[in-house]
Amino acid sequence: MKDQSTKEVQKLDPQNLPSALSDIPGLIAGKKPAVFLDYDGCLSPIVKDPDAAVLTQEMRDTLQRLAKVCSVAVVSGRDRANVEKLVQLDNLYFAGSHGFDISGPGNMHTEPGGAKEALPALEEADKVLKEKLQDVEGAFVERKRYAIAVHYRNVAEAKVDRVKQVTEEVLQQYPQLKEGLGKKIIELKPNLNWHKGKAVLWLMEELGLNQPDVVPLYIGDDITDEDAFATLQGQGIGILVGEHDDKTAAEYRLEDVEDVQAFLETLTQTIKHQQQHN
Ligand SMILES: O=P(O)(O)OC[C@H]1O[C@H](O[C@H]2O[C@H](CO)[C@@H](O)[C@H](O)[C@H]2O)[C@H](O)[C@@H](O)[C@@H]1O
Repeated sequence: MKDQSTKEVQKLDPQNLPSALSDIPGLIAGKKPAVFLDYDGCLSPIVKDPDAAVLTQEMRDTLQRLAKVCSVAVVSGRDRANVEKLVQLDNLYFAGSHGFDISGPGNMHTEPGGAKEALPALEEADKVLKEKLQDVEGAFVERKRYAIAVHYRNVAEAKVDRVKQVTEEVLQQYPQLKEGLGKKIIELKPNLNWHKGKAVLWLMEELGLNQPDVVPLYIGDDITDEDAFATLQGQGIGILVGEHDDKTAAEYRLEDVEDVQAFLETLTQTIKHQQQHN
């Protein structure tokens, strides 16, 4: 699977996308899927406190069943160790910090994307942000290995601009870092050409999934998932969960986390059926 970063990406209004639930066998067209999943807003609903976004046992069981019939990876903006702990399944692959930190079965652990040099800047920026935002009620600075999320979901409307301004000022001080946007967060990420889409391509290559009979499928809900949708356009299947503030490069949609679970369950059955009839 090629990196087609120069290709023209088509973006649509999420409301105009067909449901991914309507014809799952038709969607995968006899191929074996490799499934890439975002965490927040996809496997677990968006909640006020990031620590409260726990995976239900039902969703864990669904993922476990799926991972028995195809490769499954969680590709998250969260810290890799944090999302591993939330999911608690050792037969899945995990890409944390938006793909800069990857682990998987058999003690696989690697940090593609070359972000190590950004660590001192992340270290400093984290301290400065925590110091400057300590008096803003509800603001939360979440350090991940290769990113910092400044959360303002629980900040009073009148104070949100201050959080954004402080974050922008800190970002200006560190050319090693760049801005990323998400649901009620501003992120500071290594200023490198690496993202969730590149992590998906990396995993496809590493896992030997670049085969004509394998179709990559990416499900996510946020702006950072757009990199993966854009990367897979024309080569795989992008599925947007709910919507965010912009148009999307995904080709299908699911309404919410419940729909994601229903989709994954039917997908597992479809793959099993295919395997029995091949
Ligand atoms: O790529 P993801 O796995 O979706 O991670 C994106 C960010 O998710 C978390 O923040 C989001 O979810 C929180 C819990 O529902 C919510 O409170 C917050 O407003 C959302 O932005 C996580 O805390 C971030 O580190 C991730 O980057």
